[in-house]
Amino acid sequence: MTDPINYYAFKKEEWKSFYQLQSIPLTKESLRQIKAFNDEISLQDVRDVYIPMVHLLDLCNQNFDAWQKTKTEFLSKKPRKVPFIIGISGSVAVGKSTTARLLEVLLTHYFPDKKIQLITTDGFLYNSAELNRRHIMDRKGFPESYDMKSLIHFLNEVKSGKRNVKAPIYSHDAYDIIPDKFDIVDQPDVLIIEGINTLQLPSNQQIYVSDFTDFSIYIDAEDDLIEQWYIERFKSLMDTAFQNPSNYYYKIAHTDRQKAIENARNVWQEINLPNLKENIKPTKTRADLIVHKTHNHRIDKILLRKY
Ligand SMILES: Nc1ncnc2c1ncn2[C@@H]1O[C@H](COP(=O)(O)OP(=O)(O)O)[C@@H](O)[C@H]1O
Ligand SMILES: CC(C)(COP(=O)(O)O)[C@@H](O)C(=O)NCCC(=O)O
Repeated sequence: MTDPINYYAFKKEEWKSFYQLQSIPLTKESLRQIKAFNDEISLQDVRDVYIPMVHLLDLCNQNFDAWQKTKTEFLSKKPRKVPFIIGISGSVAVGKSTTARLLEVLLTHYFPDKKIQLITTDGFLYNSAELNRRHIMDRKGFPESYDMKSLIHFLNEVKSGKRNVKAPIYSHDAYDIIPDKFDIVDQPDVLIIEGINTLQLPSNQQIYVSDFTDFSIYIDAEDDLIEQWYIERFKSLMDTAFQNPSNYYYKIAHTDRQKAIENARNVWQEINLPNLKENIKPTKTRADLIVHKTHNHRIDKILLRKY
């Protein structure tokens, strides 16, 4: 596929030449934190791609702060700190949550005075009872499976500077929303919001998630590779999380391993792949930055929106 005309496209080698943070190397502790949540992660990609990205995000944040200040001066209002929101989008299993957590660690490392928080949009999925009531249990992840009104309300409260804003929590263990449990977002300097729908324009909404994000990143890869990562993640979960008797997949993972994998492949083919094609991929060219990954999650190309 040719690159969209409104993006600069860079091979990794070129991208990394734009910024090297040699002066503030990652500490052993930060490297340990990165490896702790994903020991497969390429530290070379962290240095070559993510550190320049973090620098770009900081420049964008400074610009955003200056613009907020100018705006309040024009309006003769008292200046206040407005959270800078980074949206991360892409297919199920493309690596959104890994990227989001990596950015959280790196931003915390390089900007220790800033409060960085992270939430995922899956907390705004309707709970299973409601999905069943609407007969859309097999449409989890599709636009209609999210309570977009609540998500927009949440983002509006965060942007308005409200304290202790609650975000509901989705449990992959229970395959459902956890009742009465919340993440608390409390006046962060930077909020990272990760989810397949952060660039979507649902038809029944006039305000979108993207109206609240100040920088958006789309994680991209070929469909076949993402399917492979989905199945690999499923297999490693079978040896870990699915061993817990309270896990949603406990029974199926304990009857017949091959059947369980077959089942996961069907879920990919019938739910996540169609969602990727119909609803996620078409939002790619709204992102400020597209990160393209190839085998073993290595990044081979970065596209930065020109205008
Ligand atoms: N940069 C990376 N390096 C190595 N493995 C990765 C990387 N990003 C994601 N993965 C692996 O790919 C799978 C999907 O990643 P995940 O972050 O859970 O995706 P998503 O949040 O998009 O569903 C997981 O098994 C994860 O460990
Ligand atoms: C809850 C999700 C929609 C969220 O995806 P994520 O943000 O974790 O990529 C997804 O993990 C999911 O459950 N999809 C439905 C089909 C499946 O079980 O994979």
